[in-house]
Amino acid sequence: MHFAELASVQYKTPTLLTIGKFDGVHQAHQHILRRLVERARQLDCHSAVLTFDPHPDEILRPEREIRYLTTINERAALMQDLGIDLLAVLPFNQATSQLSPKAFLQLLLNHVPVRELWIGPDFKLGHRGAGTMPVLQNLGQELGFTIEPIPYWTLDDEIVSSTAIRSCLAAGDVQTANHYLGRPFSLQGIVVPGDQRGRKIGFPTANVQIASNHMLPADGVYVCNVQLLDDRRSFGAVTNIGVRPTFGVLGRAVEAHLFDFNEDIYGRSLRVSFLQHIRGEQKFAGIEQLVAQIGRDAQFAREWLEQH
Ligand SMILES: Cc1cc2nc3c(=O)[nH]c(=O)nc-3n(C[C@H](O)[C@H](O)[C@H](O)COP(=O)(O)O)c2cc1C
Ligand SMILES: Nc1ncnc2c1ncn2[C@@H]1O[C@H](COP(=O)(O)OP(=O)(O)OP(=O)(O)O)[C@@H](O)[C@H]1O
Repeated sequence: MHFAELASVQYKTPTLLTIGKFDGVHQAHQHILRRLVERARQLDCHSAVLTFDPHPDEILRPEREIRYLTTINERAALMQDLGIDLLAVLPFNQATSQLSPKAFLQLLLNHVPVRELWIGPDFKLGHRGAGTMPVLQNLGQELGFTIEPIPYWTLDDEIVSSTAIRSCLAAGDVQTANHYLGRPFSLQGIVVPGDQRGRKIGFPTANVQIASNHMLPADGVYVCNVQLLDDRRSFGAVTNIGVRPTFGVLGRAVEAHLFDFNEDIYGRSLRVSFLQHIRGEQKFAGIEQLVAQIGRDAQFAREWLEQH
Protein backbone atom coordinates (compact mmCIF):
# COMPACT_ATOMS: atom_id res chain seq x y z
CA MET A 1 0.00 0.00 0.00
CA HIS A 2 1.11 3.53 -0.76
CA PHE A 3 0.68 5.73 2.36
CA ALA A 4 1.57 9.42 2.02
CA GLU A 5 0.41 12.99 2.37
CA LEU A 6 -1.91 13.93 -0.49
CA ALA A 7 0.47 16.73 -1.58
CA SER A 8 3.20 14.21 -2.38
CA VAL A 9 0.95 11.73 -4.22
CA GLN A 10 1.07 11.63 -8.03
CA TYR A 11 -1.21 8.74 -8.88
CA LYS A 12 -1.78 7.66 -12.48
CA THR A 13 -4.04 4.60 -12.17
CA PRO A 14 -7.81 5.24 -12.32
CA THR A 15 -9.03 5.03 -8.75
CA LEU A 16 -12.13 4.35 -6.69
CA LEU A 17 -11.85 6.55 -3.63
CA THR A 18 -13.69 7.12 -0.37
CA ILE A 19 -13.20 9.99 2.06
CA GLY A 20 -13.56 9.99 5.82
CA LYS A 21 -11.99 10.07 9.24
CA PHE A 22 -12.02 6.27 9.55
CA ASP A 23 -10.93 6.45 13.19
CA GLY A 24 -10.97 2.91 14.55
CA VAL A 25 -11.38 1.28 11.12
CA HIS A 26 -14.47 -0.34 12.67
CA GLN A 27 -16.77 -2.97 11.17
CA ALA A 28 -18.78 -0.47 9.07
CA HIS A 29 -15.53 1.01 7.73
CA GLN A 30 -14.21 -2.51 7.03
CA HIS A 31 -17.39 -3.37 5.16
CA ILE A 32 -17.06 -0.28 2.92
CA LEU A 33 -13.35 -0.80 2.34
CA ARG A 34 -13.73 -4.49 1.42
CA ARG A 35 -16.41 -3.61 -1.15
CA LEU A 36 -14.26 -0.79 -2.50
CA VAL A 37 -11.28 -3.12 -2.95
CA GLU A 38 -13.47 -5.78 -4.58
CA ARG A 39 -15.05 -3.39 -7.09
CA ALA A 40 -11.71 -1.72 -7.86
CA ARG A 41 -10.26 -5.13 -8.75
CA GLN A 42 -13.24 -5.91 -10.98
CA LEU A 43 -12.80 -2.61 -12.86
CA ASP A 44 -9.01 -2.86 -13.04
CA CYS A 45 -8.76 0.29 -10.93
CA HIS A 46 -6.99 1.03 -7.67
CA SER A 47 -8.74 1.49 -4.32
CA ALA A 48 -7.92 4.55 -2.24
CA VAL A 49 -8.89 6.32 0.96
CA LEU A 50 -8.48 10.02 1.60
CA THR A 51 -8.35 10.64 5.33
CA PHE A 52 -7.62 13.55 7.61
CA ASP A 53 -4.95 13.93 10.24
CA PRO A 54 -5.46 15.56 12.66
CA HIS A 55 -9.12 14.62 13.05
CA PRO A 56 -11.30 17.52 11.73
CA ASP A 57 -12.90 17.96 15.19
CA GLU A 58 -9.53 19.19 16.51
CA ILE A 59 -10.01 22.26 14.28
CA LEU A 60 -13.81 22.46 13.94
CA ARG A 61 -14.92 21.43 17.46
CA PRO A 62 -11.89 21.76 19.75
CA GLU A 63 -14.20 21.80 22.80
CA ARG A 64 -14.98 18.12 22.15
CA GLU A 65 -11.37 17.14 22.91
CA ILE A 66 -11.42 14.25 20.46
CA ARG A 67 -9.88 11.04 21.75
CA TYR A 68 -8.43 8.81 19.02
CA LEU A 69 -9.30 5.13 18.76
CA THR A 70 -6.36 4.57 16.42
CA THR A 71 -3.20 6.42 15.46
CA ILE A 72 -2.77 7.27 11.78
CA ASN A 73 -0.17 4.46 11.54
CA GLU A 74 -2.61 1.94 13.01
CA ARG A 75 -5.28 3.08 10.55
CA ALA A 76 -2.78 2.61 7.72
CA ALA A 77 -1.85 -0.90 8.86
CA LEU A 78 -5.52 -1.93 9.13
CA MET A 79 -6.29 -0.53 5.67
CA GLN A 80 -3.28 -2.27 4.19
CA ASP A 81 -4.58 -5.57 5.61
CA LEU A 82 -7.92 -4.91 3.87
CA GLY A 83 -6.15 -4.54 0.53
CA ILE A 84 -6.44 -0.76 0.03
CA ASP A 85 -3.86 0.41 -2.55
CA LEU A 86 -3.48 4.05 -1.49
CA LEU A 87 -4.01 5.92 1.78
CA ALA A 88 -3.63 9.65 1.17
CA VAL A 89 -3.61 11.92 4.20
CA LEU A 90 -4.82 15.50 4.10
CA PRO A 91 -3.47 17.53 7.04
CA PHE A 92 -6.63 19.13 8.39
CA ASN A 93 -6.04 22.77 9.35
CA GLN A 94 -7.70 26.20 9.09
CA ALA A 95 -6.82 26.45 5.39
CA THR A 96 -8.09 23.02 4.35
CA SER A 97 -11.24 23.50 6.48
CA GLN A 98 -12.09 26.60 4.41
CA LEU A 99 -11.96 24.88 1.01
CA SER A 100 -15.23 24.92 -0.94
CA PRO A 101 -16.45 21.49 -2.12
CA LYS A 102 -15.26 22.26 -5.65
CA ALA A 103 -11.82 23.50 -4.57
CA PHE A 104 -11.47 20.44 -2.34
CA LEU A 105 -12.29 18.04 -5.16
CA GLN A 106 -10.01 19.87 -7.59
CA LEU A 107 -7.17 19.57 -5.09
CA LEU A 108 -7.88 15.84 -4.79
CA LEU A 109 -8.01 15.38 -8.59
CA ASN A 110 -4.62 17.09 -8.94
CA HIS A 111 -3.13 14.09 -7.17
CA VAL A 112 -5.45 11.13 -7.80
CA PRO A 113 -7.43 10.32 -11.00
CA VAL A 114 -10.73 9.53 -9.24
CA ARG A 115 -13.25 7.53 -11.25
CA GLU A 116 -15.79 6.82 -8.49
CA LEU A 117 -16.15 8.69 -5.20
CA TRP A 118 -17.87 6.61 -2.53
CA ILE A 119 -19.82 8.71 -0.07
CA GLY A 120 -21.35 7.44 3.17
CA PRO A 121 -24.70 8.47 4.64
CA ASP A 122 -24.75 12.02 6.07
CA PHE A 123 -21.32 12.68 4.59
CA LYS A 124 -20.67 16.36 3.82
CA LEU A 125 -17.56 17.79 2.32
CA GLY A 126 -15.96 21.22 2.29
CA HIS A 127 -16.41 24.50 4.13
CA ARG A 128 -19.45 24.45 6.45
CA GLY A 129 -20.44 21.07 5.04
CA ALA A 130 -21.66 22.64 1.79
CA GLY A 131 -20.82 19.51 -0.22
CA THR A 132 -23.97 17.45 0.37
CA MET A 133 -24.91 14.51 -1.86
CA PRO A 134 -26.75 16.53 -4.61
CA VAL A 135 -23.96 19.13 -4.67
CA LEU A 136 -21.35 16.41 -5.00
CA GLN A 137 -23.32 14.68 -7.74
CA ASN A 138 -23.32 17.88 -9.81
CA LEU A 139 -19.63 18.44 -9.17
CA GLY A 140 -18.88 14.85 -10.12
CA GLN A 141 -20.56 15.37 -13.51
CA GLU A 142 -18.63 18.59 -14.04
CA LEU A 143 -15.26 17.15 -12.97
CA GLY A 144 -15.64 13.71 -14.57
CA PHE A 145 -16.35 11.08 -11.92
CA THR A 146 -19.41 9.38 -10.45
CA ILE A 147 -20.68 9.51 -6.89
CA GLU A 148 -21.54 6.16 -5.32
CA PRO A 149 -23.71 6.47 -2.21
CA ILE A 150 -22.94 4.01 0.59
CA PRO A 151 -26.04 2.83 2.50
CA TYR A 152 -26.09 2.65 6.31
CA TRP A 153 -24.52 -0.51 7.62
CA THR A 154 -25.76 -1.83 10.95
CA LEU A 155 -24.82 -4.56 13.40
CA ASP A 156 -27.64 -6.00 15.53
CA ASP A 157 -29.76 -3.03 14.32
CA GLU A 158 -27.25 -0.56 15.77
CA ILE A 159 -25.43 1.97 13.61
CA VAL A 160 -21.74 1.39 14.15
CA SER A 161 -19.72 4.62 14.44
CA SER A 162 -16.46 5.80 15.96
CA THR A 163 -18.51 7.98 18.33
CA ALA A 164 -20.56 4.98 19.55
CA ILE A 165 -17.34 3.02 20.16
CA ARG A 166 -15.87 5.90 22.19
CA SER A 167 -19.04 5.94 24.34
CA CYS A 168 -18.79 2.19 24.99
CA LEU A 169 -15.15 2.50 26.04
CA ALA A 170 -15.90 5.50 28.27
CA ALA A 171 -18.39 3.26 30.08
CA GLY A 172 -15.87 0.40 30.39
CA ASP A 173 -17.91 -1.72 27.97
CA VAL A 174 -15.00 -3.17 26.00
CA GLN A 175 -17.10 -6.13 24.88
CA THR A 176 -19.48 -3.99 22.81
CA ALA A 177 -16.61 -1.77 21.62
CA ASN A 178 -14.74 -4.89 20.47
CA HIS A 179 -17.87 -6.21 18.75
CA TYR A 180 -18.20 -2.93 16.80
CA LEU A 181 -14.47 -2.82 16.02
CA GLY A 182 -14.38 -6.44 14.87
CA ARG A 183 -11.22 -6.92 16.94
CA PRO A 184 -10.13 -6.11 20.51
CA PHE A 185 -9.61 -2.43 21.30
CA SER A 186 -5.90 -1.96 21.92
CA LEU A 187 -3.36 0.59 23.08
CA GLN A 188 0.20 0.71 21.85
CA GLY A 189 3.05 2.41 23.68
CA ILE A 190 6.45 2.08 25.23
CA VAL A 191 7.08 0.85 28.77
CA VAL A 192 8.14 3.69 31.08
CA PRO A 193 9.30 3.54 34.71
CA GLY A 194 6.58 3.65 37.41
CA ASP A 195 7.18 4.19 41.12
CA GLN A 196 8.51 0.62 41.59
CA ARG A 197 5.66 0.04 44.04
CA GLY A 198 4.18 -2.81 42.03
CA ARG A 199 7.27 -5.01 42.44
CA LYS A 200 7.23 -4.48 46.22
CA ILE A 201 3.60 -5.54 46.51
CA GLY A 202 4.21 -8.70 44.45
CA PHE A 203 2.53 -7.53 41.23
CA PRO A 204 5.12 -5.88 39.00
CA THR A 205 3.46 -3.86 36.24
CA ALA A 206 4.56 -2.50 32.90
CA ASN A 207 3.49 1.17 32.75
CA VAL A 208 2.58 1.90 29.14
CA GLN A 209 2.93 5.46 27.92
CA ILE A 210 -0.07 6.58 25.86
CA ALA A 211 -0.53 9.92 24.05
CA SER A 212 -2.85 12.22 26.01
CA ASN A 213 -5.23 12.56 23.04
CA HIS A 214 -5.73 8.79 22.72
CA MET A 215 -8.96 7.16 23.91
CA LEU A 216 -8.64 5.07 27.08
CA PRO A 217 -11.28 2.68 28.40
CA ALA A 218 -12.90 3.80 31.69
CA ASP A 219 -10.69 3.64 34.78
CA GLY A 220 -10.78 0.10 36.10
CA VAL A 221 -9.34 -3.38 35.84
CA TYR A 222 -9.40 -5.48 32.65
CA VAL A 223 -8.47 -8.91 31.33
CA CYS A 224 -5.95 -8.26 28.55
CA ASN A 225 -3.60 -9.77 26.09
CA VAL A 226 -0.20 -8.06 25.83
CA GLN A 227 2.08 -8.40 22.84
CA LEU A 228 5.73 -7.37 22.80
CA LEU A 229 5.93 -5.74 19.39
CA ASP A 230 9.62 -6.37 18.70
CA ASP A 231 9.62 -10.15 19.24
CA ARG A 232 5.84 -10.73 18.87
CA ARG A 233 5.53 -12.82 22.04
CA SER A 234 2.08 -12.61 23.68
CA PHE A 235 1.08 -12.94 27.31
CA GLY A 236 -2.14 -12.99 29.28
CA ALA A 237 -2.36 -9.99 31.61
CA VAL A 238 -4.48 -8.04 34.03
CA THR A 239 -4.39 -4.28 33.46
CA ASN A 240 -5.30 -1.36 35.69
CA ILE A 241 -6.19 2.02 34.21
CA GLY A 242 -6.51 4.82 36.70
CA VAL A 243 -5.20 7.27 39.21
CA ARG A 244 -4.46 4.72 42.01
CA PRO A 245 -6.55 6.41 44.71
CA THR A 246 -5.21 4.08 47.42
CA PHE A 247 -1.93 6.03 47.23
CA GLY A 248 -3.47 9.49 46.96
CA VAL A 249 -4.57 10.58 43.50
CA LEU A 250 -1.65 10.14 41.08
CA GLY A 251 -1.46 10.78 37.33
CA ARG A 252 -3.57 8.44 35.22
CA ALA A 253 -1.59 5.32 34.27
CA VAL A 254 -2.09 2.23 32.15
CA GLU A 255 -0.28 -0.63 33.89
CA ALA A 256 -0.30 -4.25 32.87
CA HIS A 257 0.73 -7.20 35.02
CA LEU A 258 1.81 -9.93 32.58
CA PHE A 259 1.31 -13.53 33.68
CA ASP A 260 4.28 -15.89 33.95
CA PHE A 261 6.68 -13.20 32.87
CA ASN A 262 9.72 -11.73 34.62
CA GLU A 263 11.91 -9.65 32.32
CA ASP A 264 13.08 -6.06 32.17
CA ILE A 265 11.06 -4.46 29.36
CA TYR A 266 11.65 -0.73 29.97
CA GLY A 267 11.74 1.08 26.64
CA ARG A 268 10.10 -1.80 24.74
CA SER A 269 6.91 -1.34 22.68
CA LEU A 270 3.76 -3.17 23.77
CA ARG A 271 0.27 -3.60 22.43
CA VAL A 272 -2.31 -4.07 25.20
CA SER A 273 -5.59 -5.54 23.91
CA PHE A 274 -8.64 -5.20 26.17
CA LEU A 275 -10.81 -8.31 26.39
CA GLN A 276 -13.05 -8.05 29.44
CA HIS A 277 -13.88 -5.48 32.14
CA ILE A 278 -13.44 -6.86 35.67
CA ARG A 279 -14.27 -3.96 38.02
CA GLY A 280 -13.93 -0.21 38.55
CA GLU A 281 -10.88 1.25 40.28
CA GLN A 282 -11.31 1.50 44.05
CA LYS A 283 -9.70 3.29 46.98
CA PHE A 284 -8.67 0.63 49.46
CA ALA A 285 -8.17 1.18 53.21
CA GLY A 286 -4.65 -0.18 52.96
CA ILE A 287 -2.08 -1.97 50.83
CA GLU A 288 -3.06 -5.39 52.20
CA GLN A 289 -6.64 -5.05 50.98
CA LEU A 290 -5.43 -3.77 47.59
CA VAL A 291 -2.99 -6.67 47.18
CA ALA A 292 -5.66 -9.22 48.12
CA GLN A 293 -8.01 -7.73 45.51
CA ILE A 294 -5.30 -7.68 42.80
CA GLY A 295 -4.74 -11.37 43.59
CA ARG A 296 -8.44 -12.07 42.97
CA ASP A 297 -8.37 -9.93 39.78
CA ALA A 298 -5.38 -11.91 38.49
CA GLN A 299 -7.09 -15.22 39.29
CA PHE A 300 -10.27 -14.07 37.53
CA ALA A 301 -8.24 -13.01 34.47
CA ARG A 302 -6.33 -16.28 34.28
CA GLU A 303 -9.57 -18.29 34.43
CA TRP A 304 -11.26 -16.04 31.87
CA LEU A 305 -8.33 -16.46 29.48
CA GLU A 306 -8.39 -20.22 29.90
CA GLN A 307 -12.07 -20.33 29.01
CA HIS A 308 -11.89 -18.05 25.94
C1 LIG B 1 -4.78 -5.66 38.51
C2 LIG B 1 -4.52 -4.37 39.21
C3 LIG B 1 -5.57 -3.73 39.87
C4 LIG B 1 -5.36 -2.53 40.55
N1 LIG B 1 -6.41 -1.92 41.20
C5 LIG B 1 -6.20 -0.79 41.90
C6 LIG B 1 -7.27 -0.15 42.61
O1 LIG B 1 -8.43 -0.58 42.55
N2 LIG B 1 -6.99 0.95 43.33
C7 LIG B 1 -5.72 1.48 43.40
O2 LIG B 1 -5.53 2.46 44.10
N3 LIG B 1 -4.70 0.93 42.71
C8 LIG B 1 -4.91 -0.19 41.98
N4 LIG B 1 -3.88 -0.78 41.28
C9 LIG B 1 -2.64 -0.02 41.12
C10 LIG B 1 -1.58 -0.33 42.12
O3 LIG B 1 -1.77 0.62 43.11
C11 LIG B 1 -0.28 -0.10 41.35
O4 LIG B 1 -0.06 -1.21 40.53
C12 LIG B 1 0.88 0.09 42.27
O5 LIG B 1 0.68 1.30 42.93
C13 LIG B 1 2.21 0.12 41.48
O6 LIG B 1 2.42 1.36 40.88
P1 LIG B 1 3.80 1.68 40.10
O7 LIG B 1 3.81 0.85 38.85
O8 LIG B 1 3.74 3.16 39.82
O9 LIG B 1 4.92 1.30 41.02
C14 LIG B 1 -4.07 -1.97 40.59
C15 LIG B 1 -3.02 -2.60 39.90
C16 LIG B 1 -3.23 -3.79 39.23
C17 LIG B 1 -2.08 -4.45 38.51
N1 LIG C 1 -22.49 2.53 9.94
C1 LIG C 1 -22.09 3.01 8.76
N2 LIG C 1 -22.72 2.61 7.61
C2 LIG C 1 -22.31 3.07 6.42
N3 LIG C 1 -21.32 3.95 6.24
C3 LIG C 1 -20.66 4.38 7.34
C4 LIG C 1 -21.00 3.94 8.65
N4 LIG C 1 -20.17 4.52 9.53
C5 LIG C 1 -19.34 5.31 8.81
N5 LIG C 1 -19.64 5.23 7.49
C6 LIG C 1 -19.00 5.92 6.39
O1 LIG C 1 -17.60 5.65 6.40
C7 LIG C 1 -16.87 6.82 6.01
C8 LIG C 1 -15.92 7.21 7.11
O2 LIG C 1 -16.66 7.32 8.28
P1 LIG C 1 -16.29 8.33 9.44
O3 LIG C 1 -15.11 7.81 10.14
O4 LIG C 1 -16.21 9.71 8.92
O5 LIG C 1 -17.65 8.17 10.29
P2 LIG C 1 -18.02 7.44 11.67
O6 LIG C 1 -17.39 6.14 11.87
O7 LIG C 1 -19.53 7.49 11.72
O8 LIG C 1 -17.38 8.44 12.72
P3 LIG C 1 -18.04 9.54 13.65
O9 LIG C 1 -18.69 8.77 14.75
O10 LIG C 1 -16.85 10.35 14.06
O11 LIG C 1 -19.02 10.29 12.80
C9 LIG C 1 -17.92 7.90 5.74
O12 LIG C 1 -18.21 7.90 4.37
C10 LIG C 1 -19.10 7.43 6.55
O13 LIG C 1 -20.33 7.93 6.07
